[in-house]
Amino acid sequence: MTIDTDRTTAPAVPSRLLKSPARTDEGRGSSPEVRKVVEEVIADIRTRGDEAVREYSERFDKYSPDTFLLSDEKLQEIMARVPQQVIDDITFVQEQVRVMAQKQLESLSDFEIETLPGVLLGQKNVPVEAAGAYIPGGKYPLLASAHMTIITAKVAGVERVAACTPLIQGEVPDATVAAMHLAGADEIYLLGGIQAVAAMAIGTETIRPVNMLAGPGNAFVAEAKRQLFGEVGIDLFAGPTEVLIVADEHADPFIVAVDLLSQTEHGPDSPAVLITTSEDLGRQVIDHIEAILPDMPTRDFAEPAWRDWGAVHVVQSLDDAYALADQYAYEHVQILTEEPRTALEKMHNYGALFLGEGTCVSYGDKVIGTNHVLPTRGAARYTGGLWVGKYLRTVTYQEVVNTESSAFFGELCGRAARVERFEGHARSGDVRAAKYRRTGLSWSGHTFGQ
Ligand SMILES: NC(=O)c1ccc[n+]([C@@H]2O[C@H](COP(=O)([O-])OP(=O)(O)OC[C@H]3O[C@@H](n4cnc5c(N)ncnc54)[C@H](O)[C@@H]3O)[C@@H](O)[C@H]2O)c1
Ligand SMILES: [Zn+2]
Repeated sequence: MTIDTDRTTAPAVPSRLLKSPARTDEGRGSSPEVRKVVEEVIADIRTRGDEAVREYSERFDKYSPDTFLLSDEKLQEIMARVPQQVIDDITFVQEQVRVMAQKQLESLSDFEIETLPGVLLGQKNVPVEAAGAYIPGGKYPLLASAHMTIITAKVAGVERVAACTPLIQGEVPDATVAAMHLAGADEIYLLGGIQAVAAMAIGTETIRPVNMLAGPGNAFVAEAKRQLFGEVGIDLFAGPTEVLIVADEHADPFIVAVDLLSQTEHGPDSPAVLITTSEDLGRQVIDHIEAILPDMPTRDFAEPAWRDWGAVHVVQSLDDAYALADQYAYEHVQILTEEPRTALEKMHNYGALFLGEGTCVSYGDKVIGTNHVLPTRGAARYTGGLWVGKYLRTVTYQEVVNTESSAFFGELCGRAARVERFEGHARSGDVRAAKYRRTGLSWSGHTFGQ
């Protein structure tokens, strides 16, 4: 991971690295190898439909049933297998996500204004009709992604939500399916990776296409969405998880270490970065990480992630820490300082902020109610995370009910269009000015306005 300053006007921030990442070859966006595989799979699914989907599911996930769609009967069997406590917890968390999404919906308003007499300009937010939700599942049953993608779509008013998740090591992920069902998915497919994303976007003989895709995933899933963008809408580039912690000397180094490692377990490509004003804290955090890693049950992912991509920077001031964090533009940014809310003013590039020791990225990931589908690989420079607005199309309309106002715009439009040499456009203005002012304009054998 390089600290890429070429896309920002911010000056380079001086820092000393107490721990450098072992690898520095990963730039922004997807790697060429991932891009190539995704291109080939999408092209094949485009021509061969279900047959290709089944072949890729067999190749990548060892699963090729007659149909990937879960029947009502299968769904009920799965629901019956999920322990009541899990169902209760899912229900509680989904309510938190729903409350947040509903508040977001309320923050958007349709409006109509009258700019001149009888000139009405309006805006409406219209939900997309069909959305595809991708719920990751290659390594872990990420059921929380079902809450984030499906509930948010339903609150936005999306009528049809098709949702895909892969098997995990050949097993049906019962709790994930329960979360998808309880969130209100209309169709649930046991299908993952590029083949799931492509099937939902392009459509096959058995899967109707959707209008937009949402949800996080590994590098293949994120790249598949990126390549299909244009043909369908996508929420954002939400690839492998990243965490960055800004800490001062007041932070508890053990908690900093635990929180950094919490995100490295997502996968070997999940970077964790600490930026601190305290060299002493930085050293203690590194020592704690070395002590925790050997017993970590998810060490196989966490250890390479930390060795390859982990970094610890020491900076002179918190202002420098915030500036450097802004250059990283990471998905999750945790602030463990004496006055964490300062970051709300100082920082601009992040997917979500986690302020103070009382909360952590894991709360956001799993339980608290903010959406966990967040921008990665620098996408935080241009977008926030998934929210109700991503499922809505903000459209406009206009009406002019006053003929004098229409005549006024007709003349203005005639002049404006002719400056651009658009004679046809100008005439649409001319005919209204002529008709409403009865000026008797004529061309091509027609006389207007008398
Ligand atoms: N940015 C966010 O908001 C966010 C949130 C949660 C999770 N995540 C990320 O989601 C990801 C989940 O990844 P995952 O792998 O566990 O599940 P996943 O469901 O995203 O991917 C699993 C699928 O990848 C496909 N696949 C695996 N190896 C392949 C290969 N070599 N070629 C082609 N296809 C291949 C398989 O079909 C498999 O079904 C993690 O990277 C995690 O960090 C991101
Ligand atoms: Zn996480």
